[in-house]
Amino acid sequence: MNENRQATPVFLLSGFLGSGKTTLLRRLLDYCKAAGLQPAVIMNELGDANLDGQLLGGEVPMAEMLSGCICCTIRGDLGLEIGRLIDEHRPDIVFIESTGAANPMETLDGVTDAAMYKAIELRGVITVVDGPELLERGRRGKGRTYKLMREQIRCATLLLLNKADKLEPEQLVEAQQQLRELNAHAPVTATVRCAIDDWSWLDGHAMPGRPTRNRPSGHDEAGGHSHAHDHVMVVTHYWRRPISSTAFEALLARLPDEIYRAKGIVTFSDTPSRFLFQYAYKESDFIRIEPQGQVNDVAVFIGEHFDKDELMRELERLEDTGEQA
Ligand SMILES: Nc1nc2c(ncn2[C@@H]2O[C@H](COP(=O)(O)OP(=O)(O)OP(=O)(O)O)[C@@H](O)[C@H]2O)c(=O)[nH]1
Repeated sequence: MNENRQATPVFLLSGFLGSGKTTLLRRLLDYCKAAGLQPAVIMNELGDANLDGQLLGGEVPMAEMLSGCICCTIRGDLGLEIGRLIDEHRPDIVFIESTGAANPMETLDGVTDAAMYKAIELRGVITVVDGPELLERGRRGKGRTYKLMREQIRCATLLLLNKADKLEPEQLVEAQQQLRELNAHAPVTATVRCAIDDWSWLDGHAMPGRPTRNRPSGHDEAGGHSHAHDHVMVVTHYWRRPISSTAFEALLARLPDEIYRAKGIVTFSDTPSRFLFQYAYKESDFIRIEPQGQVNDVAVFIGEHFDKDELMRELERLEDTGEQA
């Protein structure tokens, strides 16, 4: 039912226009090259010329999603695009550089779609913050741009406070404090041109500032995975067997408020069909499907500060009872 291949790690690069995402991507690709990892990149730009893509040269497999923002117009396609890249190039690691205008929560949602087609694992959201711009916007304190910037900061699992060379020492402290207030969980690293010393977390080591995790690859062959960070969290569970539909509906009905989104594909033990399920803010919805080609049975949960171990236990319990039914 599910592919046995190890889950491909995916990193989302977020940050406002001109903050330094492309600079970061270049460094990430350099690290991969030195470490012998084959990366693949998904980029999108507003407008129809991908200038950043041309800067990266032709060596790295890359999907460009032009003329639109990943998060709104072509969200569904993002999942397919990731799947296609993995099939064609079998990368060790995938980076998604979203346009500076993208709402990262929406992009995250698109990334989770891909988990239905491919064993992937969203490993982190790296937000590049333009230090001077943050202070400037913070001073003005309102507007859609500032709101978007705050959302990009809120959902990060690693924050790069970039353009530190353009900040006075007291400004640096002020910017760090602002980041802390917006996101108390992600480690903050002040950078000049996104230079950080230690990239080893890309290889499956813990993110900077995080305790080392017990699973070296971050992947658990039993079919479950939960994330190392506790702010915005994504739990991906690949089902090992059919489950009871009533028990699953009951589980969705009692999900805590902190889990605001779930979706996936399930096979029920008590109905002879597979279903696509969607859950958002207490409403759930099931659609009978007959997938073409290989599709994984998977459930993805997105939320903030929820008890992922408890959720994993519930999911496993569900599978055990499904077998008896
Ligand atoms: N002074 C200074 N300039 C920087 C730093 N990091 C990046 N830049 C410059 O800022 C500009 C934007 O950097 P990019 O990496 O292209 O930023 P981006 O986020 O990819 O930009 P978009 O593609 O427009 O979203 C470039 O001219 C960089 O050279 C930094 O730490 N300090």
